[in-house]
Amino acid sequence: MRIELDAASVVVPAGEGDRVVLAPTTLTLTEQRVGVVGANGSGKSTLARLLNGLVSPTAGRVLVDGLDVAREGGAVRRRVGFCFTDPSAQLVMPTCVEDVELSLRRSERDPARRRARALAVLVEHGLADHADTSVHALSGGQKQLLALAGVLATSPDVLVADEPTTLLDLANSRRIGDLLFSLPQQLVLVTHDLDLARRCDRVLVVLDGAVAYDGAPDAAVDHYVAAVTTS
Ligand SMILES: Nc1ncnc2c1ncn2[C@@H]1O[C@H](COP(=O)(O)OP(=O)(O)OP(=O)(O)O)[C@@H](O)[C@H]1O
Repeated sequence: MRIELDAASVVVPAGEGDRVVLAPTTLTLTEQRVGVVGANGSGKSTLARLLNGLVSPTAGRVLVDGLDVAREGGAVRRRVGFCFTDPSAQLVMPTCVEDVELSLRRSERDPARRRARALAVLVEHGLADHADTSVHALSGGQKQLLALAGVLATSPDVLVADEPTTLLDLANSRRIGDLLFSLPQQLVLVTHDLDLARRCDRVLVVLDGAVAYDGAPDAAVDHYVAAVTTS
């Protein structure tokens, strides 16, 4: 999948003037795994959200497989799944199986077949015993797994994951990380975990609302560490 930002910028009203959250950014992402690292508040989530239309560019364009995200948001969102840092933002149904069924509502109209597919998704992700469990009763790691399972059930071509391991302990963080890197889908991964970033094919370093470095993972991480150390 080809993701293109063409002078895409995000500016928000702030007090008496405007605030540039993301300076005009031009890049093309075709690698299977793209990491995005950077300081808190630097604009990483904004960049990630541009990719499936959760945020619209103030100027410029974002294209996914040639589709303009601003004009063809629905078609883009069918190709680009988004996973939030906090899975609670995405788990909206009472039980786990119902939550996955919600993800499948468009692709499987028949309720019995939808239930069967949702149960299969839970089995695939090691959540079979939790089909009827309240989503609120899950651990943090299980919630993140369920949120990811729900997005993946829609078979997106691209998964954008915004700090999916940030709220997790070491074991769950490794589990989710391994799952992400085992996916056949193209992955855009916003992360503070520099080990995960190093596993990507290409890494963008976002600093102060702009892509400050774009290149091979080790060099990008070194650039980020040096920038933080000297600031
Ligand atoms: N709609 C908005 N209105 C006002 N400010 C915004 C808006 N969207 C983002 N910002 C601000 O822009 C900056 C960048 O936000 P963003 O969430 O993209 O950062 P981030 O790099 O993902 O940070 P973190 O690592 O803390 O999640 C932040 O200071 C944020 O408060």
